[in-house]
Amino acid sequence: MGEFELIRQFFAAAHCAQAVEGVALGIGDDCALLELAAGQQLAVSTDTLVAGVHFPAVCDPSLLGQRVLAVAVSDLAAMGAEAIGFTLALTLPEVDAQWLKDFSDGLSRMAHRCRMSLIGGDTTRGPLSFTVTVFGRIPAGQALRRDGARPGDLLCVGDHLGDAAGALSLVLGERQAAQELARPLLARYWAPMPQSTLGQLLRGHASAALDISDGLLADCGHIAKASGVALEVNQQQVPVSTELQALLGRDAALQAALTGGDDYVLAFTIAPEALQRLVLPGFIHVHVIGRVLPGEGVTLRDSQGHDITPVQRGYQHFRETP
Ligand SMILES: Nc1ncnc2c1ncn2[C@@H]1O[C@H](COP(=O)(O)OP(=O)(O)O)[C@@H](O)[C@H]1O
Ligand SMILES: Cc1ncc(C[n+]2csc(CCOP(=O)(O)OP(=O)(O)O)c2C)c(N)n1
Ligand SMILES: [Mg+2]
Repeated sequence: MGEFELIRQFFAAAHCAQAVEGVALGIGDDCALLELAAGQQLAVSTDTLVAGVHFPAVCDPSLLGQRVLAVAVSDLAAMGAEAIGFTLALTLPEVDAQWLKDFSDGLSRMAHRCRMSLIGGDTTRGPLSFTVTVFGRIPAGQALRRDGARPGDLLCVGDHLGDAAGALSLVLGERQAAQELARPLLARYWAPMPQSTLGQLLRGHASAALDISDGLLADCGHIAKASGVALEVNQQQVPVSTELQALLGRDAALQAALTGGDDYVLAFTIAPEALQRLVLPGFIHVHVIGRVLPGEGVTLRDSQGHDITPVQRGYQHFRETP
């Protein structure tokens, strides 16, 4: 099978390539064309996933299809954008029709859940990797940026943390667990659900937001830096699932939640009154884990208020070894 038959069969003709609202022209021409209404801004983000770095080289292709798209859509959620479409640049070592069919099915499943459409891409031969670029719409001026946190705001997260980092040892076969424990944790690694509804509800209320990919403490550092403030995280308020605690024990579960990454959960800052306006009517369910202070950097505190900030705060490509 050649390059163009591969594109047609597994991508252009796939369920995920059906046009959705906002796509004027999809796969097939030199560019796709997107439609934006007056008063909307286009949100764009790109993510590369490399075999052996972001996912194991040997894995279930349909799960991989889900994950590749979900982690990219999470960036749209973090800005409060509504998803429109995505491109997929695919590098494959060889053509395996069954593998591609399963990958495309997983991709289509996640595209359907995220209500977005595959609008183009590129296909090349080489070591297995994927680059997904996502496009979304936001009412002009309402994007949730990283630079608006103010002293007095609360720091919140949209779900419990650390499950995917805990699942990694199961994914890599370094640890075994009973089905009922493994299943929910593995789901958080293979199919993280972008918190798009939460992101859109936070527009006009949250002062800053991002999605946690590298680790809570590392990513909070981006808000602190962009906003010119300090963030304080209270360890005992950081939510961890019962499954993660059963797998790793409380201490290692907390470490996974604080620095493990791969969460694709929103972290945001918000004034206390603005949070009450969303929480009291039941519009959102979130966890308050800390607060914004004057100063700089991220500090982790134990229940006595001691500074227990770890040196290693999250994942970094090209980290310099001491
Ligand atoms: N090679 C690059 N060229 C230009 N911009 C880049 C490059 N790599 C990353 N960026 C930008 O740097 C910022 C931080 O990147 P990153 O940490 O990957 O964001 P995220 O965690 O949201 O995916 C983003 O605005 C991203 O678009
Ligand atoms: C097989 C495997 N090993 C390790 C990890 C852990 N891991 C790899 S990259 C990464 C951080 C997120 O990736 P990055 O490319 O920094 O995403 P971005 O912040 O740009 O969205 C993590 C936690 C993984 N997901 N899979
Ligand atoms: Mg990146």
